[in-house]
Amino acid sequence: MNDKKPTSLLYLDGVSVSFDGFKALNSLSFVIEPGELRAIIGPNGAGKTTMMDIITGKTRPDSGDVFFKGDIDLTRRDEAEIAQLGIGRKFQKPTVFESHTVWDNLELALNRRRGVFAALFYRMTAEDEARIEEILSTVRLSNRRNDLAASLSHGQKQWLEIGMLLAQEPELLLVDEPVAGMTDAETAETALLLKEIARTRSVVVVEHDMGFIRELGVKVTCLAEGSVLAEGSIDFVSADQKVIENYLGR
Ligand SMILES: Nc1ncnc2c1ncn2[C@@H]1O[C@H](COP(=O)(O)OP(=O)(O)OP(=O)(O)O)[C@@H](O)[C@H]1O
Repeated sequence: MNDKKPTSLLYLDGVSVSFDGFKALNSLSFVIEPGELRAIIGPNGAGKTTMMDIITGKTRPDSGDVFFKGDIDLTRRDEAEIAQLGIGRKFQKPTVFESHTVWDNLELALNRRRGVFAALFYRMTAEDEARIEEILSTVRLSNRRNDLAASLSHGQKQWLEIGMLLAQEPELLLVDEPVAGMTDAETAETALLLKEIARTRSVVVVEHDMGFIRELGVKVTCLAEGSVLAEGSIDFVSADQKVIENYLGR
C-alpha cells in the first residue's frame, strides 16, 4: 500500500477479478479524494460496471485492496453495510416510484435511511422538510414537487433519483451513465448539478458522452481491459495515443 491510502476517500490498489478465466479487472488502481468529482470513460467491456460492483460489494475481487475513508476495508463488507457506510449508487435506468409525487419520493428516501421501525413512528420535522426543499432545489425539481414522478421527463427522473440518493447523505456517489437519453439542455444542466453536488461529497461518474465529460471539466480516468489506460485532464487523456486507439478512435 502506498502513502495515498490514509487521506483518500476511496482507494483501489491492484484490484483484479476474473469471470470464467476472463479478467474483467486487471490490477486496477486509482484514488478518489474527499470532495472530488471524477469522470470515468472507456470502451464497452472495459470494466467500469465491474469496478462499481466491487466498490459497492456486489462483486468480490480475487485480489487487491479497496479502502473507504482510509482504513475501512470494503472487500470485507456486504452491499447493505457499504450503503450504510455512505456509498450511494445510481444505476443507469431510473427507478423512481412513478405513482408517487416528487416530494413523496424524496420523503420515502429520507425515511429509508432511518430503518423500518423508526420510519413507522416517524413524523416529518422542520429539519426534514428543509432538507427536502434543499434537495428539490439541487435537482432542479422545486416547481415539480407535487407532480407524479410518472409525469417527469426522462432527464428529470434521473435527477429525482439522484435526489433520492442525496437524501441518504452519501459521502461517495457513484453515477452510471446519467445523461444517456437526455436532451442537450438536460445534459448541460446535469453537468452543473453534479458539480454542485461534489461541493459537499465525492462523485464518480461513468459516461460515454464526451461533450458532457468536457463540460464537467474534471480529472478523467480512462479504463480499458480492466485497468487504467490514462488519467488526467480531458485534453491530456483525449490526446493519449492509447486512448485514441482503444476508445475515441473506434
Ligand atoms: N458476472 C459476470 N460474469 C461473467 N462475465 C462478466 C460478469 N460481469 C462482467 N463480465 C464481463 O467483464 C467484462 C467487463 O464488463 P463491464 O460490464 O464491467 O464493462 P463496462 O466497462 O461497464 O462496459 P459498458 O460500457 O458496456 O457498460 C465484460 O467483458 C463482461 O462481459
